[in-house]
Amino acid sequence: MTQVYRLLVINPGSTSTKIAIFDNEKLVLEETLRHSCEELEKHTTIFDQYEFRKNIILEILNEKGINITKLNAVVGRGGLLKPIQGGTYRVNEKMLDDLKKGVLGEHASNLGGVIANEIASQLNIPSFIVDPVVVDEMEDIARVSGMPEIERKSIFHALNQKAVARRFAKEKRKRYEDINLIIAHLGGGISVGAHRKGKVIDVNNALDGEGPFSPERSGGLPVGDLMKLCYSGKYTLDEIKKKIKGNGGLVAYLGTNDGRKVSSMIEAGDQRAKLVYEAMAYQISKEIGSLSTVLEGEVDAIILTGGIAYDKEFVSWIKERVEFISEVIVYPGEDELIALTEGGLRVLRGEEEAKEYL
Ligand SMILES: Nc1ncnc2c1ncn2[C@@H]1O[C@H](COP(=O)(O)OP(=O)(O)OP(=O)(O)O)[C@@H](O)[C@H]1O
Ligand SMILES: CCCC(=O)O
Repeated sequence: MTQVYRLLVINPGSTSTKIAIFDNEKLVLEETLRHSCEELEKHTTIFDQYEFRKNIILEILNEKGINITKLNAVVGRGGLLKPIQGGTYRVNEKMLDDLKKGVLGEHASNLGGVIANEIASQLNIPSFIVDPVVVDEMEDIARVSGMPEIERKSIFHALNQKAVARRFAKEKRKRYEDINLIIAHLGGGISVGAHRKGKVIDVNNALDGEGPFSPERSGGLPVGDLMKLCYSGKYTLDEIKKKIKGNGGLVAYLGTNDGRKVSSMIEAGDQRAKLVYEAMAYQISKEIGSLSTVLEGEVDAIILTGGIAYDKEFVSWIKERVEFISEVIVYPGEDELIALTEGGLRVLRGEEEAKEYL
């Protein structure tokens, strides 16, 4: 008889915590726990939210009649750790320490490993993280920025990009390790990665002013003008940071981070909204085009994923510009909960060894 593993998976986002219970690949329960600004503002740092988020996860599981003593493992979305290879990592002391300290900064996903560990350790079961945002498989040539003091970094939607890459490979009956893909995750942040034979050899740092602008982020900017703005005396460091991440992109131009609202504005005849939204598609297409040179033109498919990939018109703007490079596949939304589950299952089933964070 096939062994059934029951997993709790936890994906903390900036305004919500998504959780699910899986019996092997079968979804048993999925909940999105939304957190109001008032609830979150009570905590000084993102890390301080950990007790609050853990408690509401346990409360909802209890309410839904889930007996957590039957769990075999807990898997959390990993955070801003030191750069690491893709895969499933056992949560260890070093990782917890780095997540708590925020070695590479604060991000809601820093809470994934910490909460997973807290719940799992009480039950004497293992806890893991899978493909955190710091997965770094970049080639050395991609790290060179043009200024020796600054090295390009790999920070992106690794979990979803890797998940849709594996999904595509499976559908085509190929191995992820045998194909080349360009994947654009179109969410609140936007990352576009070149996947060569199972490794993301180049990708824009989606958290820190690289690549296309996005619903909430400015993306790459003309450096000279940015410098002048920084030294203009008009803004504090925190204000500039917020203009780049949080209040950049669609928020800055159109006052909303919601692609659906922008579509409605366009339908109502708003020409500025049309220009800005099309410009976002244009910048994404340029990024895809530039990565096609990284893969020397050998691109098995271009995949568009994330929330904005639900928008058919937006997708058609990108398709028109990049279809000459390769077939364009659209997987709207994200496969993150199942991706966390599959990462945990590969280890529990002995198909992959859990990596150690050092
Ligand atoms: N049907 C739709 N049409 C247009 N935009 C949409 C649609 N559905 C979702 N979106 C947009 O997708 C974006 C959010 O995408 P997603 O849910 O992938 O991001 P997130 O999880 O909040 O952030 P990230 O993916 O960067 O971690 C928002 O701008 C949202 O308005
Ligand atoms: C950089 C990946 C995650 C995010 O957009 O916050």
